[in-house]
Amino acid sequence: MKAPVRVAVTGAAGQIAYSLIFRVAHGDMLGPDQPVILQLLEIPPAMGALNGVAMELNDCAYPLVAGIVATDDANVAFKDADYAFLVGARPRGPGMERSDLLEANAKIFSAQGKALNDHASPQVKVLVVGNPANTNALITLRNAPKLNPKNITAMMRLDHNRSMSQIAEKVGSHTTRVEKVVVWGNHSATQYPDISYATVDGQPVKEKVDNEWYENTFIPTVQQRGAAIIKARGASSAASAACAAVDHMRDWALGSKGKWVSMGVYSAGNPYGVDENLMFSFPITTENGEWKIVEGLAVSEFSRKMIAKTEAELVGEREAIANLL
Ligand SMILES: NC(=O)c1ccc[n+]([C@@H]2O[C@H](COP(=O)([O-])OP(=O)(O)OC[C@H]3O[C@@H](n4cnc5c(N)ncnc54)[C@H](O)[C@@H]3O)[C@@H](O)[C@H]2O)c1
Ligand SMILES: O=C(O)C[C@H](O)C(=O)O
Repeated sequence: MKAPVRVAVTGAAGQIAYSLIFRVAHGDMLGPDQPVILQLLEIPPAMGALNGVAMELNDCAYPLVAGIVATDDANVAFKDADYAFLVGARPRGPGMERSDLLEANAKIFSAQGKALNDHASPQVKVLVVGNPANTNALITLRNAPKLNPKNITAMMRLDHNRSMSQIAEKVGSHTTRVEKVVVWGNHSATQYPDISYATVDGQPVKEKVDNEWYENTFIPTVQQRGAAIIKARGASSAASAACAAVDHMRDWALGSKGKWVSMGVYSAGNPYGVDENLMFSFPITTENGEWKIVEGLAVSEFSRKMIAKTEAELVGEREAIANLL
């Protein structure tokens, strides 16, 4: 058995965490030989519910769980953390404008960025899930100057997985046969799910689907999938979001083995001419615990327009919280 690693999860009494923590405890993220110490953060009113989650974790008698910390202090939750899932966020309340939401969350993520900076392992890998995930991740990064900007990421894997599933269904195949899907930009309705390079069994997807379906069905379906789940379930996606979070961290830590994934990453030095101070989703491969943007892709006129639109939205979000950066 390896030495345990510390995995911090915020929003740990929430819906996503109720799936995520148990998947991590089971070994789905780092494998069946990697013990974990779970460091769970909540706000004071949710500590009762969090203690219930901790009781259930104990009752699972997981072989890989080497410790559980349940706390409402971010400094404790992030202490020596090797991995941090920032899931907890302020949901949009009645009468709240998008800018109010951005600002409320900016305060949470600046405090958590500082706590990560001061207490986490210097190599901590951070995944921001709480919405607006990309801008929350940018705030986290700006408040954690001791951390390598490459170690802070935003979750786009749910959008990536949704894209793979829509393609597999359309062409009558399986997601395991779909490769080289890209989702560019923001985790929002402006995201650009791109099939320009995608293949099924090595054959271009573009040869198997018509452009009308691509532009008028596929793109809006993926962009609006979060809203469709909320409408159907009466609550936002939770198990699939947890699944995507596990996929993101697993591939980052253990390597994507040549496969392309989509991750929201710091855009400094990106090869596609996107504003250099955003958390932006690109085509990515991962190896030896590091991510790399796939370079040299030909970008069509249509793609350029779609990328510019989601980039403009992220620039606007950054401007809305500029006073907190
Ligand atoms: N990036 C993505 O793909 C994606 C997908 C689905 C959901 N989300 C977002 O993930 C977030 C969590 O979703 P959920 O369904 O688990 O929500 P939820 O409301 O069930 O749980 C959120 C939890 O966070 C806690 N929390 C709030 N502020 C906190 C803070 N400062 N520190 C620690 N904990 C805090 C709350 O008490 C609550 O228990 C939401 O913002 C949601 O929009 C993102
Ligand atoms: O919570 C939401 O607004 C939707 C969520 O981000 C999702 O993509 O399912």
